[in-house]
Amino acid sequence: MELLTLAAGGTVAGTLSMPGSKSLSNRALLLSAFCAAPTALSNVLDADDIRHMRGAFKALGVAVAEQGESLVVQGPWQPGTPAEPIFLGNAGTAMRPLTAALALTPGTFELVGEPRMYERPIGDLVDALRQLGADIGYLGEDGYPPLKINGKKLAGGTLSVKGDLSSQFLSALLMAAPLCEGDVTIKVDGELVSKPYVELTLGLMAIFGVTAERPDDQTFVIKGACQYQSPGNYYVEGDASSASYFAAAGAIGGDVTIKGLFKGMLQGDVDFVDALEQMGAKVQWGEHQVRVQKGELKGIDIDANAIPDAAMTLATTALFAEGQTVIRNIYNWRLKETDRLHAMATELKKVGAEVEEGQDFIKVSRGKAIRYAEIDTYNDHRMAMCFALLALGNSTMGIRDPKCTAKTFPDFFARFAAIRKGI
Ligand SMILES: O=C(O)C1=C[C@@H](OP(=O)(O)O)[C@@H](O)[C@H](O)C1
Ligand SMILES: C=C(OP(=O)(O)O)C(=O)O
Repeated sequence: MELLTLAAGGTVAGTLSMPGSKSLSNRALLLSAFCAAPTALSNVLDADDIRHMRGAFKALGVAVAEQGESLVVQGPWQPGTPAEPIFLGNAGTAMRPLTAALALTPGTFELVGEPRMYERPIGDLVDALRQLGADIGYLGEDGYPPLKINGKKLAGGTLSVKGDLSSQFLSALLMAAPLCEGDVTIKVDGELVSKPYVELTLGLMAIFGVTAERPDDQTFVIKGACQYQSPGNYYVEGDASSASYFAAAGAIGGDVTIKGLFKGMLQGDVDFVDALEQMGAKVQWGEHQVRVQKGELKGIDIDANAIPDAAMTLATTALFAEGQTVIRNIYNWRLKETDRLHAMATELKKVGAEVEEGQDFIKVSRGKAIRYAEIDTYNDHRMAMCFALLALGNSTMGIRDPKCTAKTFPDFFARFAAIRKGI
């Protein structure tokens, strides 16, 4: 297995913008495909998760043309039945929305993926779609992909969905609901996690002309008459979760400005910067950028349910802080690219940190000093990226399988190297 050795120390300085948001790229591709008129998407992320959505489009016969820096998606949504199963890797933002969309589209579809995808639950989404009359079968273990979908036009109606494992189920239902002939009323059964991703979904749907009514906190109504309308052009915001590594690098070791990261953007992970500020980083917001500078960092106690991806970055930033950092309400870290709570705890211990792994929390203190380790990354892009930060301390750091960042950030290590000075 490839091992990347990162030199120790130095400072960080630079101004950079992020590649397009993964969450918005995959949603914008899908919503564009639902529109009758073409949509030119710019700053679309070029990474594995998006390649899987584009691969699905190819298999389904949805036309995407590269025009200069833009991708032009041509609806209307009339996919053909693909000859082969559709391979979606480990992309939750492809698997969950396509399950809902294809269940409401005439045709026969098989959705398959990497082995880890078959351990990531989808039963709550399938149960919700079945309430509308969808015909979805499990090809492996009940509740998990791979799936066989006998898609058909459905009338709509009222359904309930559980959102305590992943918000992607509700997002998938919201985006696909306009494919039904009549009104769709979605009731969230119990707790909803990762809430800002649902706001992101609704925000993007509104840009594509569909507004959900929200009679109460747990209910969403999509009128059957609502049709997606192409905005013509749409620019994908820079990825706020990817920005977390660079913002943290600024907080730990210098001075970093991230263009395109601003309060009020669609992505909730922008709030990660507030957590860094709470830890002691110096933060200055500009109109469309943020500057993060080194401060005397101290541990914080944070409920990170709203920022599950960027919160991983806090766990490694904690090793540069005085005192303990507690990250709470993150049970669903266990259901993502790997069991992230266990992986994080295991690897932090290898570098000498004091760690307590709870069922839904992690407590981290730096211990005596950060020491060299070969970090296992568990085919999880975020494990590789947040452990890269540890090289900003006094010890070199080994990152195994660094190319796993291809899921969302193929050139992460080159971009990270470019802001490091004096090493
Ligand atoms: O809807 C989305 O784009 C996402 C929602 C989150 O997942 P959960 O809702 O499963 O926490 C997040 O971790 C994932 O990277 C992207
Ligand atoms: C959880 C993640 O991915 P997915 O979209 O596959 O859920 C992630 O990118 O951290």
